[in-house]
Amino acid sequence: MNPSEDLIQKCLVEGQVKFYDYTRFRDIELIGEGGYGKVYRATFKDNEITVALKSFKGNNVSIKEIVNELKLHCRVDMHSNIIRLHGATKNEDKQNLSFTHYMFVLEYADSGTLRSYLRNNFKYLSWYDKINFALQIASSIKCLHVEGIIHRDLHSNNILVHQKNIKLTDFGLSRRLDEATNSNQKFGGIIPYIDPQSFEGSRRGNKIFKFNKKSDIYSIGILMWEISSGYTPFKDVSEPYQPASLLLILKMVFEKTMSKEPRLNILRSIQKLY
Ligand SMILES: Nc1ncnc2c1ncn2[C@@H]1O[C@H](COP(=O)(O)OP(=O)(O)OP(=O)(O)O)[C@@H](O)[C@H]1O
Repeated sequence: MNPSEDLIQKCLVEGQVKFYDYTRFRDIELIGEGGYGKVYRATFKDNEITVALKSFKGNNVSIKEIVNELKLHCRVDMHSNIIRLHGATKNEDKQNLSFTHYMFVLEYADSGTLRSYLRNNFKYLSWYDKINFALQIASSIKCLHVEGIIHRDLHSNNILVHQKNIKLTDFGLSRRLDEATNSNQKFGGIIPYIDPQSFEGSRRGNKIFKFNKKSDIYSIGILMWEISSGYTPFKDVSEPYQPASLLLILKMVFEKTMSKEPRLNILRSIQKLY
């Protein structure tokens, strides 16, 4: 067993994550791919339950991140608006073997991401449905915060919908509060959802910004805007990741959330980056 496998095995034992033999799944079908790896839908042979199997690409994810995600997920696995972690499995298909062939066995969400759900169903949603989504997102984040965890990467592609209920997922970037890293680390989130103060912090050598509970609350605010309007934030800005578009987005966000002086300071700092 290599050291990486050893770490996961340790986590399986210590974290009491259940291990399922890969042969216990059938009808394994690719349904999505994210930055970290592939996601499959599969059926549990024993009880016909549909699950999602999430694998990891070797180059894009470190073993530390997998173990981090496993451990954090175990701690909040009791909340009905957080996708359930059933356990882990190991794909023995040596041809497909990358850095790790472990996979998470997760609850399957039948209606895709919140973003695609809003795109396809917005006109059928009542205000009751929208308020329900907002409450469920807030409740799932509260559960994380009570456990001392911040999500750090909250956006509508990291939230799934199942039977018209919210299912929070993707703890890859989450950290325990006392371990929350500063903003110099690579951003994995989507810019309009990110706490704007993190941009300021990244320019100040002596003042290190740490993602905190309020950063998640900021993202919830953007999500509520998205749920109530049916639009993704700043949808009219083309090429949102080009520097000029990014600045425009940030100006629009800051105008709504900050007073003039800090806003101009931050924008000046960001301008210097380009
Ligand atoms: N538990 C699940 N049930 C149903 N579909 C899922 C589940 N988890 C993920 N998916 C689907 O697989 C896709 C990829 O998910 P994944 O979490 O790997 O990546 P992502 O969130 O899109 O990107 P990243 O991991 O880079 O943030 C999702 O967009 C979603 O459509």
